[in-house]
Amino acid sequence: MAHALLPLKDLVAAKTRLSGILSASERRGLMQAMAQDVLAVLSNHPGLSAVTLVSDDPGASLLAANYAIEHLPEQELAAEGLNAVLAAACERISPQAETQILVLHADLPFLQGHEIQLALERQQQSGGLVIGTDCEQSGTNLLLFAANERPLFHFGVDSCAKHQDWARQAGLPAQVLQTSGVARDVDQPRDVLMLLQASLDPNSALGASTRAFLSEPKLAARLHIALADLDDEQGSPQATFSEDYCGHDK
Ligand SMILES: Nc1nc2c(ncn2[C@@H]2O[C@H](COP(=O)(O)OP(=O)(O)OP(=O)(O)O)[C@@H](O)[C@H]2O)c(=O)[nH]1
Ligand SMILES: O=C(O)[C@H](O)COP(=O)(O)O
Repeated sequence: MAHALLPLKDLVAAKTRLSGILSASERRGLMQAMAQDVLAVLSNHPGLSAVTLVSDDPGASLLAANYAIEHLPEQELAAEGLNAVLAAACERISPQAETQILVLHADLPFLQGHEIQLALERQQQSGGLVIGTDCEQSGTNLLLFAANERPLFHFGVDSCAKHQDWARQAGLPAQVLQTSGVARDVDQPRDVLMLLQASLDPNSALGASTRAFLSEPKLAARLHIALADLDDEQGSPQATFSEDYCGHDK
């Protein structure tokens, strides 16, 4: 069984790269909706023995209570920055040596339970690190390892390569997985365009909370206008942002 850690930045500071198209309260609302979609998947997952929300956001304890998961306030960890916070959180949850630890980002509104299952199985089969990467294969949106083989976390720029390097140096195997929900994080305006397009498709895997957030008519109308230029620059949106534009779930 695995213990999942979901780090969540204070929502007033979240998604700064979207400040050109979303106000501060909209960024907060979007981040909260995405976190709810991720928690809906994690809190019901049979492969997870526990889920801990690691956050100092003022709403974090209520959010955790709503999904019947644990809340670990970041200020109790005396650590700064995502990598140090996660290392301290791993110490604090003190799992058994053989327990798997799953670190997952909260900005993954397309996440589905079978992607978590696939990662858990791969780690059980091969040991070492499982790295769930993004569409560019540069970042790490999911990281899975045995509690007694905790890596030095390298979240940040080029983290996929850095986590692979760490495993190589530690003499452990590393597998890179690119599944469609884990790969599609929401960082840039073009990712919001992808969300808007998915929200119009009733068959898309987009989570219910993010879908509801984007259905607010005034917000949707404004975003469509703000993103129209981007859409033109990207060429055919269907080709670039279709539901399965990256990731293989098998
Ligand atoms: N608890 C905690 N979570 C963090 C911290 N930094 C990032 N995160 C979380 O880690 C994941 C990836 O975050 P980033 O993409 O680095 O930051 P972001 O707020 O999503 O976006 P930007 O502000 O645009 O960089 C998200 O789930 C964040 O909420 C931190 O210092 N503490
Ligand atoms: O390690 C990484 O790639 C980053 O922490 C991922 O975060 P982002 O892609 O959401 O910025």
